[in-house]
Amino acid sequence: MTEHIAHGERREHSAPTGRPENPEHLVAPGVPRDLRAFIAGLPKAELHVHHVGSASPRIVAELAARHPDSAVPSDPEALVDYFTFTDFAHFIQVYLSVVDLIRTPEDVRLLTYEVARELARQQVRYAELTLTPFSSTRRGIDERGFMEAIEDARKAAEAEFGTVLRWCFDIPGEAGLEAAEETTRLATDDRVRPEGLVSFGLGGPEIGVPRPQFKPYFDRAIAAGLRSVPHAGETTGPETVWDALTHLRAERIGHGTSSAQDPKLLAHLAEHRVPLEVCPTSNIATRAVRSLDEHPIREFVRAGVLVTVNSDDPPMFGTDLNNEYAVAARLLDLDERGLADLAKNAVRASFLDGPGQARIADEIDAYTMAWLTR
Ligand SMILES: Nc1ncnc2c1ncn2[C@@H]1O[C@H](CCC(=O)c2cccc(C(=O)O)c2)[C@@H](O)[C@H]1O
Ligand SMILES: [Zn+2]
Repeated sequence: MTEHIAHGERREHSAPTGRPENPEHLVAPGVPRDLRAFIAGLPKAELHVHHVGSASPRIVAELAARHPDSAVPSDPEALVDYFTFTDFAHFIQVYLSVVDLIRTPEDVRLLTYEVARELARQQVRYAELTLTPFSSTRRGIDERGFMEAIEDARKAAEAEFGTVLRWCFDIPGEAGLEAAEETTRLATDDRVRPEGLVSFGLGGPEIGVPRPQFKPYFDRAIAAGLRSVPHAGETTGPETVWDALTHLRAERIGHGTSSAQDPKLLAHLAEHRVPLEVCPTSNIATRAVRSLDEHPIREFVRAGVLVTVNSDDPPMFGTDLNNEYAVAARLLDLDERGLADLAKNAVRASFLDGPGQARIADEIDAYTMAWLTR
């Protein structure tokens, strides 16, 4: 895996190398049905999941049918092939074709509400959802309409499903400093920024998109009270993670996969309690990591890093958060208590306040105790 990530530059733009592991095969084999049932009912927090990347096949198909000029198939079965990626660059290309389907504030509201419903089904009590408002405003969605749509869905989801949503606005780094400026404005202008916004991120390809150039934008976002959560070390080496820590003052790292190549970095993350938002299946689906068995999650845990498990773009990767917990159970050899600790890591790493964190942690403990003494 180390070597694989070290050659991220080639991977990100590599020629198609054939069909990747079928998503069917990504479902953690060998995880007992009973443990899966435990995971399904376990109260959880999701810290790294993208708004558009969470659109279910049904929603994508519905939007594609509404917009027949799009290349996105409107048949949910054809979507499985469409969501099979040859490399990271291909993934981003497909991702943007789905972004193109979201054209009105009503599309935004529907998507957000349906994402919350799916999170609630998986017993997610709290989620920080990453949105890329620049991608919507540049496609002509009115900024106020966008903010009203997400806030309306957030409030409805909390009232109807009991799932608390908070927002992370991310800069699509490859779209350049214009995107950085617009994202920062939308995140810091009191007249437009939504009430549920808690953090500021940076996503998209890493190659050719050095992190330090975004420092002034992160400085402004942090000064406005937002927390820093850039992607780093997903498709490039550990120096990108150092850059995110040093220049962007990252409080958590999105992915951070290549940190495993640098023992000093692992020690730093552990000592300073900087959590990693690990998304195992995503890393296989985008071909950032060759196979689940080569995923460095074990090395992170061994080094004492606070590991959280997340789903990134679940329907696009043929997974969901419950499946990511099953994958983690297999890779880390976790039982119910281990899974409960993993769920509590996410609560601890979240931007919920103390009482909010304590409420979910207590619920996790009560659920686990009831399960083990049933
Ligand atoms: N695994 C992931 N790792 C990283 N990012 C991920 C991942 N999953 C989803 N994303 C999302 O992809 C977006 C990328 C968008 C982008 O690059 C771009 C470039 C040029 C123009 C435009 C446009 O909108 O016109 C957009 C990111 O902002 C992020 O939110
Ligand atoms: Zn991501």
